[in-house]
Amino acid sequence: MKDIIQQDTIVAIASAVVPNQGSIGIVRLSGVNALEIAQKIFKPQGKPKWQSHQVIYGYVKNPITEKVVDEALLIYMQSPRSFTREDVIEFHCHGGIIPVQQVLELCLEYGARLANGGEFSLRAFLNGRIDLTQAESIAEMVGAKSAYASQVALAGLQGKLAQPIRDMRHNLLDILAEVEARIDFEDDLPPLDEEQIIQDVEENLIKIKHILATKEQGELLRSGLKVAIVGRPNVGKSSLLNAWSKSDRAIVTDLPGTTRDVVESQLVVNGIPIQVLDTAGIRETEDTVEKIGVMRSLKAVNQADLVLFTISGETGWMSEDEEIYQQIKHLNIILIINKIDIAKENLTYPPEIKQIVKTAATIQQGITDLENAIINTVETGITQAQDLDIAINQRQAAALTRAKVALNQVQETIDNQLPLDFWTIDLRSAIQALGEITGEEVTESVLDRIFSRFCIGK
Ligand SMILES: Nc1nc2c(c(=O)[nH]1)N(C=O)[C@@H](CNc1ccc(C(=O)N[C@@H](CCC(=O)O)C(=O)O)cc1)CN2
Ligand SMILES: Nc1nc2c(ncn2[C@@H]2O[C@H](COP(=O)(O)OP(=O)(O)OP(=O)(O)O)[C@@H](O)[C@H]2O)c(=O)[nH]1
Ligand SMILES: [K+]
Ligand SMILES: [Mg+2]
Repeated sequence: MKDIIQQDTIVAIASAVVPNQGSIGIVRLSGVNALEIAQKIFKPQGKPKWQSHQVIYGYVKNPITEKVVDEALLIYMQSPRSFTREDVIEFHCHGGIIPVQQVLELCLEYGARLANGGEFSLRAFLNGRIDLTQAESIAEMVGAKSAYASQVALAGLQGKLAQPIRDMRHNLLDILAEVEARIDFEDDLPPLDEEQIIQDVEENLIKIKHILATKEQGELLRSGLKVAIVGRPNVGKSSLLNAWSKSDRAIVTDLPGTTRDVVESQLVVNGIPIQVLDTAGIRETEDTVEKIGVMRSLKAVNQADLVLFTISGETGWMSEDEEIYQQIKHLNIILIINKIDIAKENLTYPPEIKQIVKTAATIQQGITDLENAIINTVETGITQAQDLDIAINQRQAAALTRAKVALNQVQETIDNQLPLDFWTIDLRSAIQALGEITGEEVTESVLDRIFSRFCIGK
């Protein structure tokens, strides 16, 4: 697969496409005709030599109508010194939507094809510049919702996951070669060093388990947590959202039933992206709009990873709180006792609730306690993996698990003194599984699945 030379020259807008934002927009061409296309539609000022890695100033111009589309800077990166290892041209245009779209259209008119999502990265992979884990890290970096997630993606891009996987795979390939040699030419060779093999397999298993332990952290960093604030009207749910997000995102009044729709805010706590949902106070109501709001609250609750069940310290636990609690107690809950500044004495609540945080939202009190409580509920998976700066994704975890199972099988095969042919079968499946992670062994359909999730232009 790696030998196939890509025939098409692809083009895409590489920068974000948002009106009124971004002062520079980039259109990127990659492929054998990139330079030829660029020379047709770009008129440099003066007579530059179109040297690789030099910036050329000029105008993008329709060669037939002579209509100037944009004033731009052009960079030519000659193969193989480019991201894709193909000839690459970048047009650095004025930002906004229109200039980049017009440059893109000109490129299409003069022989380029619109790139599929992830196709630049796919080419970088096929041309051996990056491996699959690095390609996945690029997509992750683009989608990172926190500085920590971005840092982990950067580690992946630098090969911090690929390297140990490759090392293990090569070690297993060496062992496989030793075993196969004994099958083919048993008489001419010294006996197999079984002790060494047993030790190597054990060490690889330990490494694999260590890397597998980063999966939970990976999921947290990538998708983050969805947290819903729920409770009866007027306990201070919206005030809590505002205090926590340091904004006045949600409307707060002293009227019960103020919040009608789900109000969302994005936060980052300890590097974990958190989507906070403030919901309508739950109660029986005849008001049509409020009724729909209550239905939405219940839906949000059921989709949340964590529920902040909020009650008022002023009134203490009421029968209305009890009713809501009965509906949500099977979920992952932190009890928020708000209005602690005007709380009555002797607050009671169901003793089975273990996580309690006291807040006074209107005076920003208790927010740090709230964040600590949230981190506590998700910490288990993280602590184990903290010495690693990588975090594997689901695909990588599935392949690693297959490698682990295969190596366990190798151990059993050795223990039971089964013939060498059996050793090779399990060794091969471990090698195959590790090769799928880096892409040394991968099918086209797996590649399709990985790269199709990328955005256009990557
Ligand atoms: N303008 C621009 N900025 C960008 C990118 C880009 O493609 N264009 N990148 C795109 O992701 C990232 C930088 N990553 C890059 C990685 C490798 C190469 C590259 O040309 N590598 C060649 C050799 C480089 C040299 O010798 O100078 C190689 O590894 O063969 C370029 C960009 C982020 N910023
Ligand atoms: N003293 C005190 N008052 C608070 C506190 N939190 C909220 N309040 C007040 O309680 C009232 C209701 O606050 P909201 O934040 O609108 O309550 P809510 O739970 O979102 O109400 P609904 O959207 O109607 O369900 C407002 O008058 C707030 O100023 C607090 O910690 N202490
Ligand atoms: K209210
Ligand atoms: Mg509210």
